[in-house]
Amino acid sequence: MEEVLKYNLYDHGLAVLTINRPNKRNAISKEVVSLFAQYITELENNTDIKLLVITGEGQQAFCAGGDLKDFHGYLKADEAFELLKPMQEVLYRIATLPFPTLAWMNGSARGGGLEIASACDFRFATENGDYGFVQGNLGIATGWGGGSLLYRRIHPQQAHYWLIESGIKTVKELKEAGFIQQVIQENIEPDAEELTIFLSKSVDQLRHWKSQWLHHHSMEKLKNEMVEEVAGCSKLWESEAHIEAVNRFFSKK
Ligand SMILES: CC[C@@H](C(=O)O)C(=O)SCCNC(=O)CCNC(=O)[C@H](O)C(C)(C)COP(=O)(O)OP(=O)(O)OC[C@H]1O[C@@H](n2cnc3c(N)ncnc32)[C@H](O)[C@@H]1OP(=O)(O)O
Repeated sequence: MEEVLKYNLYDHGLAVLTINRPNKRNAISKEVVSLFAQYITELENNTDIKLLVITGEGQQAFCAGGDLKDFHGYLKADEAFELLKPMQEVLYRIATLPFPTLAWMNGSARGGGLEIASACDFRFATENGDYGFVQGNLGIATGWGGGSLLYRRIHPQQAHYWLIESGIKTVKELKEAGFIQQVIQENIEPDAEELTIFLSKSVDQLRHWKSQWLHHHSMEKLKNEMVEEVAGCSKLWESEAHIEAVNRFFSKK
């Protein structure tokens, strides 16, 4: 049986992580979180990597966020914190990898799916998808530290608005906000040919630019902000509004 997170290393220093739960719109289960942590350790120790791409299997979704079945339950704030923290750590480690990272958004994304995208340095997205930080409609807020990352990816004023608005965006809106760098066509794979902008540069060049980028974003401060964000979301987790919203999602069919 194929793993729920596939890890592939290609020539030219390209590494690809593919979330492989297309029937659940690539929602992040606890098993996916644990594999992310394991593969990131391998990536951190590989000095030949030039670029990490994170994508989703299939064409329907990049990632539907946290698996609302696997992650849910009538949890108290401290239990919710323990549940959310491991993925926050994964996102911080992705954001601080010593080489560039790219979210190849092969379809729609919601909630934590956009937090994963925000952890990457760059985002490419397909025209056919739609995208939303919808946590606000679920009685919670970003639970993996993705809000703090979003503030570093687009204009902070816009980030603040997007998080409260909790709306669904088109690829055009993402591009206008500067959240994505390129619109990609459906069915195109993130291979070496598509990624020559990055892979034509040397390992040393790419790692130099990444180090400059990390310096600019003061990552120690980011870490504390992300942990506070998880704690804030954990408090909201036990609210009636959240429990009702999750039940609504699963009873809508
Ligand atoms: C927990 C962390 C928190 C955070 O920190 O941010 C979050 O991420 S909260 C989760 C936020 N995500 C959502 O609210 C998205 C919920 N999903 C959707 O809105 C839609 O599924 C979609 C992504 C817009 C795709 O719509 P569509 O193509 O019509 O698919 P279906 O809705 O029919 O779903 C197919 C299948 O997948 C299951 N599914 C989808 N999303 C999730 C999810 N987040 N968790 C668990 N399961 C999910 C859905 O239940 C269907 O399953 P089956 O009924 O078994 O076919």
